[in-house]
Amino acid sequence: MSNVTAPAQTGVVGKFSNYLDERTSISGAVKEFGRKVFPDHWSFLLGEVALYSFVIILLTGSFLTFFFQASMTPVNYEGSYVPLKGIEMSAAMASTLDISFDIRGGLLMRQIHHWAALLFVASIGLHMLRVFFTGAFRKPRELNWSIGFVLFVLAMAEGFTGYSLPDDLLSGNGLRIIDGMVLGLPVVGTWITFLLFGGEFPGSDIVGRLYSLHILLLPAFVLIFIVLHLMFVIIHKHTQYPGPGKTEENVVGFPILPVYAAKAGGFFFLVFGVVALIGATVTINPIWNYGPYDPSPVSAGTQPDWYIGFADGALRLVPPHLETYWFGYTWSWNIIIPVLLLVVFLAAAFAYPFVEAWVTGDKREHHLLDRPRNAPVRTAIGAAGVTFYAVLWAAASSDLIATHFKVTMEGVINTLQILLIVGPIIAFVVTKRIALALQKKDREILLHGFETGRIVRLPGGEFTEVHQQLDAYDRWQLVSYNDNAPIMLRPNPQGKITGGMRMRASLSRFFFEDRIAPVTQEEYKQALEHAHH
Ligand code: HEM
Ligand code: HEM
Repeated sequence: MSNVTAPAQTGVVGKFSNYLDERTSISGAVKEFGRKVFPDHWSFLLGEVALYSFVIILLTGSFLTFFFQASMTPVNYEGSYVPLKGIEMSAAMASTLDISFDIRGGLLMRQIHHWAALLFVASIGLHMLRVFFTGAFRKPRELNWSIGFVLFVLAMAEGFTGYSLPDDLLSGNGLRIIDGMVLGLPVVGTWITFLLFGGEFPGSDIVGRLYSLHILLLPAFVLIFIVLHLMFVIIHKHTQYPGPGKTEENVVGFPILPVYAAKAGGFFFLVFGVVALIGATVTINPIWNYGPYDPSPVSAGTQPDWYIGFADGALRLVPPHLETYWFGYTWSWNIIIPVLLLVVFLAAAFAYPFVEAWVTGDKREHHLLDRPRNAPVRTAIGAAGVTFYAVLWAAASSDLIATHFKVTMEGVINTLQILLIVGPIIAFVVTKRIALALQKKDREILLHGFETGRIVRLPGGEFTEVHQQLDAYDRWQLVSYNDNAPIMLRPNPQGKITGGMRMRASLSRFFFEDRIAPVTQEEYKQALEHAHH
């Protein structure tokens, strides 16, 4: 520790910072943190959008808690929305109507809260895709992928519990589906829903319980995990796209203080402004049009919020009446299969970084991102996953697709069932081919330059097109990537080849058999010599 005091600062800000520093020694940490460099790329804004929408959600959500009543006690609505006057509904719904019509600024807060929630999950989803397609999850960031993944699941849980709070028709329909799904779980299902709903659906407890989850437990976990997530971003340093001067060992960008902090601060207000504008002008969840929950209509044309669509779609695509009666219990495969499908899909996304690390056997640290084309199989797997998700998502609107386009419901469902299996396969094959073709193109450009369209006649009479070589700046991006080749199956020190080793070798072949080898120094030199002749 040093006893030398910093030169006394004048001015209010200076004096205040001296006061703070003398009592906390915080200046060292601020200096250290402020010098951190953050690279610049639009796709790195997605994580920031997620962060800022969470702040907006916290602010508006706190406002809503002042007025919302998490109670299912029946009341007769007496607020100022005339068409519902005198109608029986829960205190939760009545208070949400009050927030919308009788509390100053209430509707705006509700709408901003809801729009920010949609943006929150959307930005997380896109952020996750950015991290996936660029290979940012590779060592040392696998753990941060796992933390992020927990955030993704927590965000969906937050959204679902929030959506259920107003206790209107849409809330009830959503909860009814959850009730049905839990009931369909063998052996334990009935007991779990009784526990959850405090008796038979809908009971009188669920809104209160969801409320504790929504405003206390889940946000606390989200907050803890976001802090952990960002700590890891700082510890690992941010990745960067390949480009001039960028290597696995450095980070090229702006220091956090003052440049990045100013940019990020400005960006927060931009995000807040856009969400506030949408919240102020575009209606969302007008519960007064739906009324209180009523189980009688066959289809209310209701839709969950977008991020729950894939789960709803999975339920719709499974053939109905798939049931067996075993050991005195009904096994509802039409529920168990979609639930398993979703669990496996999410588990696969969670585990992907670890599987890829095992297949490649790559123990190096990676701070340079992959261009998606340079990892064709990963990119293709991502495209297959996105297609699978998209088909499930479309299935959540199967009834609306049928009524909108005047086609039969069975036709829509059957088409989507086929697409769910065939779509990802086609997406995989096509994406992999495109990625390999792009790699070939890069190779060609690197070795032979661009075609200029300028034809010259050589002294011998021969016509030839002049090619323009890349400058060093552009070349950097094309050559700076790591390549993987299939691993060879070699006996272990005991002289054995185990089943695990075989599986790893065949997965490695699946990943890297079709590959365009990067241009070697030798090839490049030859190409240059050739060009000079
Ligand atoms: C509440 C949700 C989340 C927030 C607020 C958040 C925020 C951030 C921020 C601000 C960054 C740095 C800037 C950037 O690269 O965009 C970042 C990086 C990262 N995030 Fe997230 N994130 C969230 C969810 C996720 C999810 C769902 C995943 C993956 C499953 C994930 C994985 C990562 C990884 C691996 C990095 C490091 C990327 C790199 O250095 O290139 N995050 N996150
Ligand atoms: C990531 C976190 C969150 C998400 C995704 C989320 C999402 C939602 C959604 C979609 C609704 C239904 C809104 C509507 O009526 O149209 C809702 C309601 C509500 N949320 Fe949140 N929320 C989150 C965090 C919070 C937090 C932290 C609080 C409190 C501090 C909060 C307080 C409330 C309250 C009181 C309601 C009921 C009032 C109403 O429905 O208008 N929320 N939330």
